[in-house]
Amino acid sequence: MAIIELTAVDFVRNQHHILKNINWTVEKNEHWAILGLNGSGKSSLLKLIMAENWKTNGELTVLGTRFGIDRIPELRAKIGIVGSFIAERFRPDIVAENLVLTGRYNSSMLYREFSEADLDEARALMHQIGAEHLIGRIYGTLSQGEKQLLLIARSLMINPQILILDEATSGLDLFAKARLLEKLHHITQLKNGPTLLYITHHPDEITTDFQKVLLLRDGEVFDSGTPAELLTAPLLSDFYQMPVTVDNINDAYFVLPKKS
Ligand SMILES: Nc1ncnc2c1ncn2[C@@H]1O[C@H](COP(=O)(O)OP(=O)(O)OP(=O)(O)O)[C@@H](O)[C@H]1O
Repeated sequence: MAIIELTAVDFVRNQHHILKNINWTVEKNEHWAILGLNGSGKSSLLKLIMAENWKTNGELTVLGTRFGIDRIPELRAKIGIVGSFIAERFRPDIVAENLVLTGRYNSSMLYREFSEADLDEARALMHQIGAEHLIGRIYGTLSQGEKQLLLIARSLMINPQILILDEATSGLDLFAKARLLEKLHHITQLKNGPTLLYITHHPDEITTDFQKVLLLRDGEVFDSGTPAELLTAPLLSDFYQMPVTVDNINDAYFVLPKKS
């Protein structure tokens, strides 16, 4: 069974046809990177998968849950998410490990009773991903990179089957970004680890951990395939409708606008 399957999916909001006739299948053991210019529909697509947006037409099945037929709350509990639209939901005075623990309840605050043992679990997860130095810190005082690390720990609190990262490296310095990609690499090595969906504007972040790339343009799938197939100068120049150069250095793709 595919992890995610979209067939002829449309998403319309406020007379705006945001996603058009999306056909996309994510198989087990595939990690996907999603590329597209601003406004191409990347976040809207991921919000459909997370059941934050509701499709207008078409068929959508995620982890065996059929939208419009099966119950959605159980599905939400299987999807982890790291991205700015989640980062903005927390109170600045929440303590780091408490924030990580919210991942278990899929909420931005701890509404329920929790014990020191629960917090210890959150702390253990922080250790696991190299965020132990943030234990006891107040969220609002953290740097962008530290916040991202915390959100990754939070997203793993539920052992997600899908982990969505929406521009997860935005605001990270060169080395913090490398560390984050390294952490993702570890996640891809986990037995029964999550399927990664990784939105980025930076092709150099499409590491060898990603087997597939989805190119979205103006709300439509422009193409999908392996990085080697898609990340070429002719194809990407066509995709961006601007000439670009592509260099592969140490297995990373660097795409630059071509100088006239
Ligand atoms: N609720 C809404 N009502 C109307 N238009 C919307 C709504 N949500 C998104 N849009 C529009 O849909 C388009 C796609 O937005 P989306 O956030 O999915 O793009 P994106 O590819 O993630 O962009 P970015 O790279 O800038 O984050 C944009 O033009 C946006 O303005």
